[in-house]
Amino acid sequence: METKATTEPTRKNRVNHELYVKICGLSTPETVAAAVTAGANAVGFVFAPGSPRTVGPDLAKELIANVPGHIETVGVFRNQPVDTVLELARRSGVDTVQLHGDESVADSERIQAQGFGILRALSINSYRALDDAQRSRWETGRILLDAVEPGAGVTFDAADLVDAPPAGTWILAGGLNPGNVAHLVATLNPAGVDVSSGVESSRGIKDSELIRAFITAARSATDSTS
Ligand SMILES: O=C(O)c1ccccc1NCC(=O)[C@H](O)[C@H](O)COP(=O)(O)O
Repeated sequence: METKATTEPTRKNRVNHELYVKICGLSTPETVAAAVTAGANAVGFVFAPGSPRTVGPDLAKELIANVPGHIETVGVFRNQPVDTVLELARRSGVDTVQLHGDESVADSERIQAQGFGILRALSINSYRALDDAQRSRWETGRILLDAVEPGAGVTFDAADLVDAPPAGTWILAGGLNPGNVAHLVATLNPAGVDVSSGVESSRGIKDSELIRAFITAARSATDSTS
């Protein structure tokens, strides 16, 4: 499948459900406001260390204070101890923890038991390597299918997902941008989309215009009235 296509979906292949749109890696009040006013369903804050998007819990808490309650706030983690995840999640006040590393089902259950939602991010390669039991365990919750390197703005070949999509609620990520998201939503029919690099003017710097353009383009692939 050509994942970089820019073709607009026709009415016939529009998706007949409301698409969940998450804007990830936010770090300024202006870009959080842009995501909220443009109609994002979720906003994400990177707590994984070593990224140009990494924020501390105090900044995230300030940003979250201006996010309406109906919008999901998500903290992004990768291979951090569960105690650290819980501390950062509590201090920032996020609703949901997005796990990008080798965290186990038990880790995930421990976080959930403390009242946080879970978004299990899996690289497409990890997802394909799961055995049936592992796959059905993760598919009981929401999964986010991503490229091999998260937050790098790289697409992946998703051709096999057209005929064999994940069984549960799944969110597409990895190299999405305002030019390709409508086509990919219309082709793959995910429950949602997640973007970071594709709404940045340079690495780690979010752009409000691109955020608005992305949300408009993503929604153009959906038609909840048909
Ligand atoms: O954004 C990062 O730098 C990052 C670092 C460590 C773990 C996850 C990270 N980002 C996750 C995301 O931003 C998105 O969920 C997803 O990977 C899509 O990113 P992109 O391909 O840049 O749109």
